[in-house]
Amino acid sequence: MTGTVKVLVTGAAGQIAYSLLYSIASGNVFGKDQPISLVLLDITPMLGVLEGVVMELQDCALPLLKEVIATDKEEVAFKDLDAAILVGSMPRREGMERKDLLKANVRIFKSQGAALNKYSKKTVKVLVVGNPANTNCLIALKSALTIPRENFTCLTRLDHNRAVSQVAIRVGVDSAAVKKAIIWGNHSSTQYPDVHHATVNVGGQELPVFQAVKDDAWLKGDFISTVQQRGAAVIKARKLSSAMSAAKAICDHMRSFWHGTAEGDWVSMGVVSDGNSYGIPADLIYSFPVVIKNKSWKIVDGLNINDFSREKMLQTAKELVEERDMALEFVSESA
Ligand SMILES: NC(=O)C1=CN([C@@H]2O[C@H](COP(=O)(O)OP(=O)(O)OC[C@H]3O[C@@H](n4cnc5c(N)ncnc54)[C@H](O)[C@@H]3O)[C@@H](O)[C@H]2O)C=CC1
Ligand SMILES: O=C([O-])CC(=O)C(=O)O
Repeated sequence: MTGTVKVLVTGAAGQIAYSLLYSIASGNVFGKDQPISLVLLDITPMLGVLEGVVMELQDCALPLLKEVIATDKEEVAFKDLDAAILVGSMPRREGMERKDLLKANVRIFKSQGAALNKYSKKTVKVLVVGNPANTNCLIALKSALTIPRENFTCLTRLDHNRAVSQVAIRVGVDSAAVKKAIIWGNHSSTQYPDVHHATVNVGGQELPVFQAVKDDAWLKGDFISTVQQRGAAVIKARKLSSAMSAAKAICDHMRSFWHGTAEGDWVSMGVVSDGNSYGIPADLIYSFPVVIKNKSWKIVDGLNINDFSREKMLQTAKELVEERDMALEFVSESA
């Protein structure tokens, strides 16, 4: 369909997708006048549920939604895509470590990377959400050698939003007042939420977060662990992983990727680490602060990194190197 953006959501019968699809189909992500063709992929046993999701999308009577394709076949799902939001995977349950998921999920992302390579547009923008998101994204990228590495990203915007919100609540301002938070590294408990460069607008005055919060011990302690552990805390409380907030963050991420970042701010995104200036090893999907223009991201360079931050940035990189090496072993075993 000319002029239509073709968007795939995998795991489309799952709980994140249920919170996500309306926003995409109603124009909240790709634009209020952008027609959408929505492709929904899930596994065969979920096709019945998917049928219900399709019915509901139809019943929303959304003028921008030109087409809905529901399928369990990769060759149908990945055809001619402009954007791929890869949510489908095995979710973490209470007590499970993210690494436990690696083996099962590597297989899925290897196959979907190959399908992107074979069937999608070379310009396709890919967002991996399914955990472990960074490493799943790297596996997909490595299975899609004809698509630029820069087109592959993973979701750390939820962590970014959590960090912004914790600071806003602490200072007593709304979340739009907080700018330039950073999530470094892995979307896991080793991630480093960093507000050394962040500012908060208090009564019209732009203050460094450390000055506005006036509690360094909290910013270097409980603030960091609260953001790092937030996913696990939600699972403990809900017995299900974050879905509403994950869907909101997916929309924020894709909207930034599509339309660019706001002047004077940046966003956190898991992107390929090749050529970064922060001493993070290459060939990882690592979360950095990025600015985006014309659908191209650029890592924000030249930030002053103190010893406290550097140690945490390297620690989460080390975990990603271990995850990558383990995942590549699983990939070669399954080859
Ligand atoms: N990066 C992030 O910030 C976040 C990531 N997540 C992750 O997102 C993923 C999805 O979470 P939920 O929607 O809550 O899980 P869910 O279990 O409700 O839904 C997952 C769906 O994926 C489907 N699926 C499984 N294998 C598939 C395949 N090969 N192809 C297509 N679909 C497939 C399942 O059948 C199910 O319908 C999980 O891995 C979760 O850990 C969740 C929250 C935040
Ligand atoms: O840990 C999980 O599976 C859910 C998740 O990623 C999050 O809420 O950040």
